[in-house]
Amino acid sequence: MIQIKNLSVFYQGKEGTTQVLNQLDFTMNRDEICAIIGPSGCGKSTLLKVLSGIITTHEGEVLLNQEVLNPHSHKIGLIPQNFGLLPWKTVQENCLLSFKIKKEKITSSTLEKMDQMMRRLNIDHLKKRYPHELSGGQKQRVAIVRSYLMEPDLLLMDEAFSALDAIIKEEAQQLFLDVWSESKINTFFVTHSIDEALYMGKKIMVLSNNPGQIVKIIDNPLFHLTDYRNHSDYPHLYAHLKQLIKKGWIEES
Ligand SMILES: Nc1ncnc2c1ncn2[C@@H]1O[C@H](COP(=O)(O)OP(=O)(O)OP(=O)(O)O)[C@@H](O)[C@H]1O
Repeated sequence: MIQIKNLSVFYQGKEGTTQVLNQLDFTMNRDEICAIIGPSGCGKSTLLKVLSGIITTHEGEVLLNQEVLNPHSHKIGLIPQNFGLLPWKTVQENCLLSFKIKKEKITSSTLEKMDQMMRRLNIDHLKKRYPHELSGGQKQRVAIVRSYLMEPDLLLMDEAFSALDAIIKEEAQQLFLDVWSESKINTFFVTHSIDEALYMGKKIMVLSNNPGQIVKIIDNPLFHLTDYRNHSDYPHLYAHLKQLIKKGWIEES
C-alpha cells in the first residue's frame, strides 16, 4: 500500500521558489496500478521523482507499506522512457544489474525466473545481445524482465511505452499487464495518452497545472479489458479525461 499525504514540492531557481506540486493526498492498495496524467509541466515527472526517492526535500510524506518511503530500505523499480539499459552490458547482464549493484547473490531460482520471463516475452534468444542490437519493443521487454526480477515494492514507469510504434505499443502494454496481473506490484506510470491510461490504469490520477494538484481520481471500469475501446464507457470517459486535462478544471461535483 502506498500513502501520499499532503505532498507539496518546491523547486528553487534563479527567480526564487516555485511550487510544482500542491498538497497531494492519495492512497493506493498493494494490488493496484495507477496512471498519472495531466498537462505538460504539471509535475508528473516530479511526482515520480518523489516516489523513487530522488526528491526528498518535499513537504508532507509518502509511506510505502506503512513505512516512510526510502530507496535504501524499499526496492523501487523504475522503467524510464528510454528503458534505462546500460549499452555496454548484455541483455542478461542488464536484467541482473540490480543484484550486482546491491551485491545480492544470483541464485539458480533467479536465473530460472529470468529465463521463464524471457521465454514468456519472447526475448530468450537475445540474452547475449547488447541494447543497440535490439528493437524498441525488445528493449522495453528487457526493462520489464529487469524490473520484475528485482521483485520491487513499488514499480514506476515514466512514459515507458511512448517510444514504441502503435502496433508494438499495444502488444507491449498487453504483455506488461499480463505479467503485472500475476504479481500485482504497486505501480505508477506517467502517460500522455488518454487511451493508455484507460487500458492500463486501474486508477487514473488527473493532475492540473500551476501548481500541480489532483483534479480527479478515477476508478477505471475499462482497466485491462481486451475490447476496452468498444466498451460503452470508452467515449465518454475519453472525452471527460480530455476535458479535465485541457482545462485543468477542478470538478464541482
Ligand atoms: N530541477 C528543476 N528546477 C526548477 N524547475 C523545475 C525543475 N524540474 C522541473 N521543473 C519545473 O517543474 C514543473 C513540472 O515539471 P515536470 O517535469 O515534473 O512536469 P511534467 O508534468 O512531467 O511535464 P511533461 O509532461 O512536459 O513531461 C515544470 O514547470 C518544470 O519547468
